[in-house]
Amino acid sequence: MNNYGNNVQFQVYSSGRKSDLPVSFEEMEQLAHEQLDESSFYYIAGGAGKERSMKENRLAFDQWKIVPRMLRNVSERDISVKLFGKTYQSPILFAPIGVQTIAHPNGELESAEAAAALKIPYIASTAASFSLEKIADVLDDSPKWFQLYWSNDMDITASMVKRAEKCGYEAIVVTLDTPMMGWREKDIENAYLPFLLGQGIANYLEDPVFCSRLNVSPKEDIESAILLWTRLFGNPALTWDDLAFLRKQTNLPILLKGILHKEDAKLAYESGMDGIIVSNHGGRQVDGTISSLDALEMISKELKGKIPILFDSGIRRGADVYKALALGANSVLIGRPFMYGLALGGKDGVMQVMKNIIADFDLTMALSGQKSISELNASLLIKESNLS
Ligand SMILES: Cc1cc2nc3c(=O)[nH]c(=O)nc-3n(C[C@H](O)[C@H](O)[C@H](O)COP(=O)(O)O)c2cc1C
Ligand SMILES: CCCCCCC(=O)C(=O)O
Repeated sequence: MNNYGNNVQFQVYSSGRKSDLPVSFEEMEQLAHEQLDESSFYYIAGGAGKERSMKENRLAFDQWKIVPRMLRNVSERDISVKLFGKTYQSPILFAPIGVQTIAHPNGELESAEAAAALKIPYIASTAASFSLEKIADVLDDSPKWFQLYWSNDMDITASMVKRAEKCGYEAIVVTLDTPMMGWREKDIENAYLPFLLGQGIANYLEDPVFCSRLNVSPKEDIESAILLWTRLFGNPALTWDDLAFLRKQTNLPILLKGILHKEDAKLAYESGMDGIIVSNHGGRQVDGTISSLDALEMISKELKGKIPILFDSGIRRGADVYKALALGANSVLIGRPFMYGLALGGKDGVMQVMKNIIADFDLTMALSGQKSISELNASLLIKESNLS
């Protein structure tokens, strides 16, 4: 319990200072639009094609209504979760987001500082603007996972996993939905891909195997390094059989990110994977996919209780976290909201966004009559189409 009793709201109001940043996601996005240059803003905010999947992600949340319960003594609540033997204070993690210097000059170094200050698990991206070693330094002993983009050069893939293990990352998240970039119309119009300008490839430039493939060092010839990166980055030839290769590289838990089909969720489990992340990549890859939340509902019926199911794509507020957990997620990842916090306020902006989502979630639990995450289930929600 905090100084102000059981009402987390009071703690938020009591800072005694008017917040510099809006609390609402929509207002933050609007402000980020005004502040960032057009290309950077749209790289973050945009989705694939007509952005149907991106919009569906939000519509799916709106279709589910919370049905609160009363008189259930919610004075003490436990929102901690256990994942892979470790206990985390809330079911909220940082989504892996690459090339964060497009939002703030210090990019991941700021967001990782925020994560360390709050002890929220941070998933560092292969496409980060800083190397996984530098980010690990900032995170220090705070929980950290590494997100892997699986290069078509298996030695580079193995090298990245070893490097992540060596500097203390505790899980490997393999993103499966981006062996190549989706059709992002705004970025095409803006002729903007930060990687081609040398941003977001630090993990390659500092990789000994990648550098061994170059005739001269990236410092001497960055253009050749970027060109090599474009050839090695993705691996569309991967199949389920290749997971055995990854398993041989590490004893860390492996999670597959980008699962939408229940048969793939089953295959992940049967392939000995430790967890999955149900995600449509924030609607950035395939235009017109199922929403991530609809996929979660189907997948959790198949997999709940077997391996952890994490979720992202569309989480904006505490009520969204509540709904995703009720539909079977063990934890959720926050993406664009923290990027807007980063753009507008660096480390402090990221901290504000994450703290607000956690407080809002705790409050939603209390006001819906739930005191522990283990109590959440689909009977606490009703779908709009079932309301008569
Ligand atoms: C600017 C940006 C960069 C991203 N980079 C990565 C990445 O490097 N690796 C990855 O697995 N996902 C990446 N994602 C996807 C996120 O991890 C997450 O799936 C997505 O942001 C969830 O959607 P939401 O932000 O709308 O909630 C990126 C997303 C954005 C917006
Ligand atoms: C060439 C593809 C790089 C994509 C890395 C960043 C990302 O995942 C995104 O959604 O953007």
